[in-house]
Amino acid sequence: MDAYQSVGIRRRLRRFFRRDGRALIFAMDHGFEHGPTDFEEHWEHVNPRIILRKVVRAGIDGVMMLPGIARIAGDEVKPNVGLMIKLTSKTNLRPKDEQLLQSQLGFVEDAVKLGADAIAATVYWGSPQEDVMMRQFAEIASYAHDLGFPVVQFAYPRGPYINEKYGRKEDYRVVMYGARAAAESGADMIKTYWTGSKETFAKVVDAAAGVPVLLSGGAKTENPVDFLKLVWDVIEAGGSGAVVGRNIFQRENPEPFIKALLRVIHRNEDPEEAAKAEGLL
Ligand SMILES: O=C(COP(=O)(O)O)[C@@H](O)[C@H](O)[C@H](O)COP(=O)(O)O
Repeated sequence: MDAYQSVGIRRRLRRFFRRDGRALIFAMDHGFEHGPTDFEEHWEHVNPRIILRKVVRAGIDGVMMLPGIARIAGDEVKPNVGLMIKLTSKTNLRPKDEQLLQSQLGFVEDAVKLGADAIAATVYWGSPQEDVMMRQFAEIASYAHDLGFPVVQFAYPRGPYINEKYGRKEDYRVVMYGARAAAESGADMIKTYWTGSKETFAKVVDAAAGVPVLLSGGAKTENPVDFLKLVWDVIEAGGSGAVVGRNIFQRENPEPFIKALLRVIHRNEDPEEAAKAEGLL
């Protein structure tokens, strides 16, 4: 028989992943991590209730946020949508050198009280502060797993040695290293960078050894089809979906865009066809 916790972890993961094992998750930690200027393109979306209402109505599978936003607007997240609470962050106001650390701003108990289905934390693999984030992750994961909660790692290679040796943090060799480190440190879901091609992203998926790997969205593409094509490539590479922020809330009308993304992720629809079906072309 399974331990109670294993049952809880599996059950909660199903709040994000459909039967196809894929998910589209809305990311909304930008007000803290990038600053409210991220919302200036469509300022009404700075109001978490307004944007959450839209993404939930469009059929999103899950949402990710910091504890305070869950407190302010978590009731917009209907019971059929997975709620992921992230317990680490940093502001962009810190001195540059100290931006290679994510600090803990909440505890597993807070996420549980807020009704989370999964708990997330970032590790900047390769940072001079990697040790601090590894410990943070280990403590969060150990406690969350004990209580039957899945743990998501934002596995982001980042640091001076990476730049020196590989030139860019999106080099597939470091992204797959981060994904592997996330899997080996006990993550149940991994969010990471796009490596630039299907072939290299497939290696990241392989390196994660069965732990689902989701794309971390990135900056908004002017042409929505370009982002749909990127997500198509992630799925073709064996990725399990995407965690998307700016490409959703920086669009004037996020709902048809989310619906098109869902078509690509869950119905394997060609990106242009999906865009046409939702009136984006
Ligand atoms: O991980 C984050 C920040 O990463 P960053 O330091 O900007 O590379 C989050 O703020 C977002 O959740 C993540 O970037 C996903 O949102 P988008 O990139 O799709 O906006």
